[in-house]
Amino acid sequence: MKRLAILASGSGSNAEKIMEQFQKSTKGKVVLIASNKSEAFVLERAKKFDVPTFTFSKKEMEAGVLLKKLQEEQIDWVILAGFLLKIPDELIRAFPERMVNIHPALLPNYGGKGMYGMHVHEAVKANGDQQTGITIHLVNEHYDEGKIIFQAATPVSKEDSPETIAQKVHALEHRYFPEVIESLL
Ligand SMILES: Nc1nc2c(c(=O)[nH]1)N[C@@H](CN(C=O)c1ccc(C(=O)N[C@@H](CCC(=O)O)C(=O)O)cc1)CN2
Ligand SMILES: NCC(=O)N[C@@H]1O[C@H](COP(=O)([O-])[O-])[C@@H](O)[C@H]1O
Repeated sequence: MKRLAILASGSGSNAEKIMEQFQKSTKGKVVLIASNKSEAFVLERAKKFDVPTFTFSKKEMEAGVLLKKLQEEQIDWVILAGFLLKIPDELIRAFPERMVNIHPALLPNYGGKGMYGMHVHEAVKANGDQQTGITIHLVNEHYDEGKIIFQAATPVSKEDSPETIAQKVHALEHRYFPEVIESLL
């Protein structure tokens, strides 16, 4: 049974769907939810599933505190689900090909520093794109440049707002991210 840790900085709707998926899985178990924000709602969601939580600061992450915790918990896979800090190289090296991220756009479009959350959907709307989607990828030393594992698209109409685009993207994330993770284990 593989041991999964989820890193998230905010609401955690993806983390919740992943915890639901692995409640009934024989391949993996979510054993830790970790956040750089002590007020993140994802920590409340973890309590519903009796998953232990861990909070840390950017400085602590960069000093190796998060890596030490992941090693202590014998984590096999690290899942980034709305995590908004750059993962340090040392942490990436500790989980070669075992760290996965979800990005709310069709990379390589709309990736890189500053491209997260509503910023992405606002850019898609501003550019008048006729589609958007999700990308699930391995994590490397650069934002959003790791090997792409999965992508799914959804149409965008002129009537869509950044908010309705976000809803469409979230629906894709919730539909596919849990299953793609399980397929990797
Ligand atoms: N080494 C890596 N770390 C992270 C990656 C990655 O691919 N390699 N993915 C991100 C997730 N992400 C997009 O999918 C992403 C998250 C945040 C940012 C960003 O610009 N962050 C801001 C800080 C925001 C904040 O502190 O609230 C910044 O760096 O200035 C870009 C992309 C997770 N980590
Ligand atoms: N570039 C990273 C990024 O923008 N990630 C995005 O943050 C949201 C988190 O939602 P959630 O907290 O409800 O799962 C998700 O849409 C995810 O793709």
